[in-house]
Amino acid sequence: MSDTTAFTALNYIGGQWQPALTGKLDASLNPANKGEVVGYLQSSDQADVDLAVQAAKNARIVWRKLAGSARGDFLYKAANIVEQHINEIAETMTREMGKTFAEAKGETARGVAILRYYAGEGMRKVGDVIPSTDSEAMMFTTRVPLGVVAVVTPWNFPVAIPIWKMAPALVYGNTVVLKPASETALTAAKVIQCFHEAGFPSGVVNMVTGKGSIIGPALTEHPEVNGITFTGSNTVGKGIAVGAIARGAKYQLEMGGKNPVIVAADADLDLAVEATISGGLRSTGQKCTATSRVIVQNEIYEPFVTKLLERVKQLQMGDGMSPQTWMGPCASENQYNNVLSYIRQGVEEGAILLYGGGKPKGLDNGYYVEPTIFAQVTSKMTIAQEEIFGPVLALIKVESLEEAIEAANDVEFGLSASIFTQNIGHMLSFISEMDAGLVRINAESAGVELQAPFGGMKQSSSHSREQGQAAIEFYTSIKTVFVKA
Ligand SMILES: NC(=O)C1=CN([C@@H]2O[C@H](COP(=O)(O)OP(=O)(O)OC[C@H]3O[C@@H](n4cnc5c(N)ncnc54)[C@H](O)[C@@H]3O)[C@@H](O)[C@H]2O)C=CC1
Ligand SMILES: O=C(O)CCC(=O)C(=O)O
Repeated sequence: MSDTTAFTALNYIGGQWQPALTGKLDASLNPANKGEVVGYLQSSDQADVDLAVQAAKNARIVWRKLAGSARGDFLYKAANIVEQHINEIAETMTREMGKTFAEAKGETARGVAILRYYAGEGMRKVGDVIPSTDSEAMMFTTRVPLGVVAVVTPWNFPVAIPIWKMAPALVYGNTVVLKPASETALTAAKVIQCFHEAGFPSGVVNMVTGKGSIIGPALTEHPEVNGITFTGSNTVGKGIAVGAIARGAKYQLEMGGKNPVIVAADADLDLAVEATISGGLRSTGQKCTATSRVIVQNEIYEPFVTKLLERVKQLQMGDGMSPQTWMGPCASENQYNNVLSYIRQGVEEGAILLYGGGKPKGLDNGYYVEPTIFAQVTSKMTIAQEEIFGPVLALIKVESLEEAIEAANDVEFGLSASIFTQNIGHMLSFISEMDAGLVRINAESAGVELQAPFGGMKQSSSHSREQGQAAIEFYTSIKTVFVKA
């Protein structure tokens, strides 16, 4: 790896970088600078996917026979190499999907930490001894890998998500085929190059790029793929689940969120404002854990909104590569059009546009949307129900904490939620009554720690958990062993 000037990423199959059999390429574009091609990716089809799955299948026996610690050593090596290339990977990410360079660098560092965490997992226990009713026998559990795992990832965390799926898959003995989002395929290729340099045996790690509608199903419905891990939209996720059930493959889905922050009457308002801004608008609101509904108790509604408006006016928008920029553009033209269409719908349905809602002046060259705040939002409105995935906050005024929790739960999603309060009783009610996989007290709704389980309730996930030691549940099967001499 050398620099981030336009380059062509190849597919990575069986330890070799190779062009797609189709001979076709797609362009990866810079959302901060319309028309700038960051580079090209392979526009693959079924035949390329077949090659990658076959390579992963061929590699799986040798890989699973290695000691967990030996597999972990490859992850340690990959971690060190990613760390050496942190600036280059982060810059590619910023140029492909727009998040600020500081955030991109933070995310890449998180990828390094995840690799190291799972490298250590190779040395940890994988089973239990269970007393048998036969006094002469020994009974215990062990775990075995699934085999070939398809890793289908989105563009919003182009380093952290592929790594938090691939690292546990690999350390527990699976081989992988990564299909990254096309928007960020070049960033993914930079990460895979680090795995290549770490010397993984050929076929253990593979990557194929191309249109989700073509190679997505080719991969997830492939008969030789034993497990599928996916992060992205609910529509695609549910389609994957249907296909996986039909052929008996294991699957894991992380999908949308419509995450609330409750600002209780006794909240520290400065803290709550900072967390709303950071949780809702960092990464241009393009996180599944982003705050999108701000549920505020009547008593402090006016002072909270005044402080929020003061703070939002200070946010500097621009190209994520500029050190002054706090918020970059939407990741793509599609995403930009989606966000603007939700803003129009908010206005049409009667919400009051308090701030933003349009394109910022002087930034016509990228897919920028102003940070946007709606007031007088009710739970029935589309902007209070659907995942916008943009810099849009919906303010909902409530009379009591009970009403706040009821409003917070009044959506089909249940990924993350936070509350700002000093009252221990309120905290405990929130912890027990909030239907979300991640509940955070006096902290923003986004922010996932790699060593803890992560996943959602309701429509936000397949009810499975990723990250931390919870990952072992998806990437392995339990085998119960009964031994009698
Ligand atoms: N939960 C999350 O973190 C994310 C949520 N989203 C939500 O989804 C919306 C649309 O974003 P997209 O990038 O279009 O998400 P998407 O769900 O279409 O894409 C996610 C991944 O799935 C792949 N894919 C697409 N169609 C597929 C298929 N039929 N079979 C298998 N894989 C397929 C894509 O190529 C990409 O790698 C966003 O506005 C946001 O609301 C998007 C990205 C991440
Ligand atoms: O908040 C985070 O750090 C993780 C968010 C995430 O998993 C996502 O947006 O897909």
